[in-house]
Parts: sequence; structure tokens; C-alpha cells
Amino acid sequence: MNSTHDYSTLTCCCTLEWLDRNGTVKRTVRTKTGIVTLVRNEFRDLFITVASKETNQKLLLKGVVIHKKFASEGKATLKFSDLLVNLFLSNAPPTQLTMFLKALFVKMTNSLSSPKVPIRDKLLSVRDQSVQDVSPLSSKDVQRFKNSQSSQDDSKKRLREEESKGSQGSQKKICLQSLGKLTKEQQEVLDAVMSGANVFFTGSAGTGKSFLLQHLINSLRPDVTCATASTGSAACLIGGTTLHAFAGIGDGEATVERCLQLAKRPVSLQNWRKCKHLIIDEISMVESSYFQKLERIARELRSFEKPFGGIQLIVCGDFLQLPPVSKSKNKFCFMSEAWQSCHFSTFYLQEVHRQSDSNFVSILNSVRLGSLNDEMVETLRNTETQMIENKGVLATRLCCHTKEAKMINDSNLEKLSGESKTYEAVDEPSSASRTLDDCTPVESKLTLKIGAQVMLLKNVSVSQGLVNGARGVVARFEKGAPVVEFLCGASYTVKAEKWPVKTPNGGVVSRRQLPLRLAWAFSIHKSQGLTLDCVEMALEKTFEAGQAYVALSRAKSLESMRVINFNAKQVWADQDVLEFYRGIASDANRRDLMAPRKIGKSFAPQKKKVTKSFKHIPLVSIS
Ligand SMILES: Nc1ncnc2c1ncn2[C@@H]1O[C@H](COP(=O)(O)OP(=O)(O)OP(=O)(O)O)[C@@H](O)[C@H]1O
Ligand SMILES: [Mg+2]
Repeated sequence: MNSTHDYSTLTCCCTLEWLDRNGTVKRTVRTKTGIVTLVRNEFRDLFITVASKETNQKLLLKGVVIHKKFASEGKATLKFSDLLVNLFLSNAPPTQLTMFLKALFVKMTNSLSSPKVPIRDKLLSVRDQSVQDVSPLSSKDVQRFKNSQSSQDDSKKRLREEESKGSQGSQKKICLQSLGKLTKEQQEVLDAVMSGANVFFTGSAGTGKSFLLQHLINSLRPDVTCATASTGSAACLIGGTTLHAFAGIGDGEATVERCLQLAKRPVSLQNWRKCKHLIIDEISMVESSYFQKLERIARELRSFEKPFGGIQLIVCGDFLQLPPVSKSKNKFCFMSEAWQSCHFSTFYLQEVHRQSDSNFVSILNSVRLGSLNDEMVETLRNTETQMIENKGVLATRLCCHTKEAKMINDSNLEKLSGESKTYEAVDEPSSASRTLDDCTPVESKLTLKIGAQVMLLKNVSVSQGLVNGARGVVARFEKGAPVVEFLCGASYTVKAEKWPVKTPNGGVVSRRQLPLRLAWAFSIHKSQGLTLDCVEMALEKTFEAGQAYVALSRAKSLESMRVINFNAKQVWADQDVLEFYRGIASDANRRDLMAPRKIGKSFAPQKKKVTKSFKHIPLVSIS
């Protein structure tokens, strides 16, 4: 994708089918890398060309039906009913495909309202039959398209007539609103990724790291892009799988030789060989020795001596959030040789999107660095007596241990009188249940009663506030389905939703379940990556650096949370991580906003290597 947003060309897998009048396929041509381009001739007729080693076709865009239902998976079909040709596009970067289809649809619609050159003039023309690329989609094009869509003018009717031979789907308006827009700093990361560099981007909680990852995933070819995260819940948020499931070396505790044997099993071997872009979210929880082993395995299995066997690494996370589960002194993956060998282009996102109150953002940034002043401590303490409950929705308790959270949910559900209803997930295939337990946020069995505190786990209607993380309470059951009253004011009869999960070997397994989870309590570890509506926490039992920061930064505002028995000692940052971030800052020869600290320890970031790849000022606080 280039920065001028010229979406008139697409590279993807193309299958062309020529049909006879009865719809029987006469000939098929398939190409793995076809260049599909939107062009026009001197009479302004639109065509699609498909160019590859195997074929070179030019198809007139007339009587075309567009099936775009699976565009988000990189697939679409164009049916040229006048020419009796079908063009199947697959394995396209989803964002590019969506934008290509939009450009196609807008240009087609606009061309219908343009004056036509009479056929006689065309036949008599002495000009050659050359074509040229269409101009990139301009705001003028889009405005003209929107006008023609809203006013029921002739062009729209004619387009409908042209498309009426096709299915209902083709008549749907193509929505011109794309996914949420990237900010400038996020766009810079996307550009670096598209240039092929290994990229590490970091930033405090809520700076849109996972949001940006979703854009990156949609911009890369699906068949060679492996989207992973260090934990199942983080993987769910980006629609990927766990890094462990991808790598196929278990917990990585075995020797390199044994890990290699494990990774050579057919499924893992195939993953490693076909992967060109490896994405890892919540990198802070990936253990150094595990990362080191992955690098070695990738090189061996791909028989290529470049770091990670030439795979492009795109990693993100915040090392000042949860650390890896490890007792090792050098537990963070940035301490490994493998990390150094990747020569990451490093970016530091600074704009916080989760919270809008600048005072709260600056308190969170100080919590992140483990250095709160008295005023900040006081502000957090003052939240203890706040009433944040509303409309029957109680605050979600964030617990330091998973067991504690489970106990709170079970006992509160038990206490409710009234009939309980249990919803069993439908897993396809049923043998994938364990993977689906790990990689979807929904449980295989969900028990609810009237009065149960719940959280929504899907974006059902963003405009109504029915988004992932929205808090509510079960008000009643209607025809067996729970009706939930949400804090945002909406009442919603919850329907089962589907969670497709890509397996590392390219297949898809799925779970259908109600998008709800009991929400009296969550563990802090399970809440990582989430944005929560109404939270309460007691942080006395925190046992990891960054744990209190993760808990506090889930809240959207100071007014929507309550901290019980807060004490500045509950907040601390890992010194190695602070040093790592400080190292990046000084390497970049930029202003470092952290107070200098003297740390006597063996690890020192390899400054020269980081300097080379450094791209952004690593500010560690926000003014
Ligand atoms: N460019 C953007 N435009 C609109 N909303 C955004 C943008 N970037 C992020 N957001 C929103 O901000 C919120 C936080 O984003 P996200 O969860 O990606 O942050 P994060 O950096 O991954 O946080 P964490 O470190 O806690 O995992 C989300 O609701 C997300 O949709
Ligand atoms: Mg995230």
C-alpha cells in the first residue's frame, strides 16, 4: 500500500473461469500472483486486467456483479455476466482488497453517469486500443459517488439494473467508511512494516498498539502472515493464535535439539516454512530464552542464515506491563542475542486513545515508571469511596490471582436466586475445543441467572456503545436468550456469535457462543489488552512489576474506577526495562524524560545496533 492511496492495483491469487451459456465451466486459469489493475481506454470504458506469467486478460467492466462478503478474509468474486467470465480473487491483503473494490465500485458508478461515446464513433475510431491506469480515487470521485448513492438518480438505477442479474449481496452499498483511521504516528509504523523492515513498536497502555496491529494484519497477504500473541486473550483481540501454538515447541523448556524435533512435525514445519511476516502482540510476556530458541529454529527449518530465517518480525507491546513468567535474571526478550540480531526499527507511540483525561494519563504514566508523587497517590486513594455503580451494574473486581477471580464469580452467581440457564458453545470441529478455549474469549459453558454481572465480548453496535468490554447485567430471559441492560443505556437481547480462529496450518476452526463473560471479577493477567467500563481493584497482592499499571490502565477514566487501600508501594517498574527504554532514548540522542538512575547490573542494551534502527523519540511520559 503506498501513501498516495492508489488502490487501482492489487496483487493476489486469481482464478479465471470461462463459462458457456448454461453456466458450465469451459476453461480455468489459476495464478498465484496475478496483478489485477483497474484501467480505462480512450473512450473512458473501464476494464480490469489480470496479468501474470500464466495469463494476460482484459475484461470489460459491464454487467459485473461483485461479491465482497469475504473481503475481510482477502477473498472476493467478480462475475462478468456479459462476458460469461468469473474472476475469483483470494489471498489478497484484506485492506487493499476492500479499498480496490471500493475504487472499482465508485469508478463504475461514476462512469455510468458520464456521457457515453456512441458505438459508431468507437468503431470508426482510428486510435489504437491501448488502455491506461485509472486515476487514484480522489475526494471528488467519492463525493460524486455519495451524491449519486443518496439521490435516487438514473445512474444508480442503471447500475442496479446492470447488477440485478446477480445476487442480493451485490446490490448492497459499499460502505466508504474504512476501519478506524490511523494517526500519523501509527501510519509511520505501517509504512515501515510495508517496507519490509523488522519492526518493534511500543508505547504506554491504550496508545493503540493492538488497534494498529489489526491494520497491519489487514495490510499483509493472509497466506504468509502469522498473527500471534504471547497469551490467548491477547491473541483473541487481534484474531490470531498464541505464539506457542504457532511455534510448535511446547513451552520451549526442552533443549534446542528437542525443540527442533518438535518443530519438524508436519504442521509446525509448514508454519515456519511458509511464514513471511511473523506478528507478535504482548511481546513483553515472551521469555528471552524462548525467543532465542524461536530464532534458531526458524533459521534451521528455513535453511537460511538470516535472523529468523529471513522472516519479517513485527512485534509490539509494552515492557513496562506484565513480564514473562520466569525466574531468570535475563528474562526479557530484548536481552537476547536474537533480539539484537533483528535490528528492529523501533517506534514509540505516544498518543493515548483509551483515556482522554490528561491528568489521569499523566498519573498512569507515572505508575508505569513506578514513580508517583504524593498528589497522585492522593488522587488514586480518593477513588476508594467513589460510587461507580449505575443501572444495577456493579464494578468488576480486578484480582491479582486467577483463582480468586473465579471464586468471586462462582460464589456471586450461586448467591443469586432464580433459575440458571447454561449455554454450551458449538465448536467446529469439536476436537478443536482446547485451542478454542485458549484463543477465544468465550467459555465452552456459560451459566447465567437474572442479575448476573456480565461483560460483552464483541463489538455488536459501536454507535450504541455495545462494544467489547461494555458492562451490563442480565435483566431477563426472552425465548431462552438473555436480555442485558448495559451501562451505556442500551438493552440488548444477546445472540450467539461466531469466533473463527486461524490454525497455524492455515485452516479455520470456530466457536459459536453468547458473547458474554461473567464480570464480577477478572484476573489482571486476563484483563491485559482490554478496555473496561467500571472497575474496582485492591492491589495489595501484586507480585509483578507492571501488574498495578496494567490494572489501573484498563479504566477509561478516574471516575469509572475505585482503588481500595492504595499504597505507593504497590507500584513498581522493572529496572532492566527502564534501562532498556532509557538506552533507546539516549541512543537516539534525544531528550529523555526519565530521571537518570544509577543501576549497577550486567545488562546493557547494545547501543550501536539500536541507534541504527531507531526512528522515534521514546518519550516515556506525556505532558
Ligand atoms: N487511531 C485510532 N483511532 C481511534 N481509536 C483508536 C485508535 N487507536 C486506538 N484506538 C482505540 O483506543 C483503545 C486502546 O487501543 P489498544 O487496545 O489498541 O491499545 P494498546 O496500546 O494495545 O493498549 P494495551 O497496551 O493496554 O494493550 C481501543 O479502544 C482502540 O480502538
Ligand atoms: Mg494491546
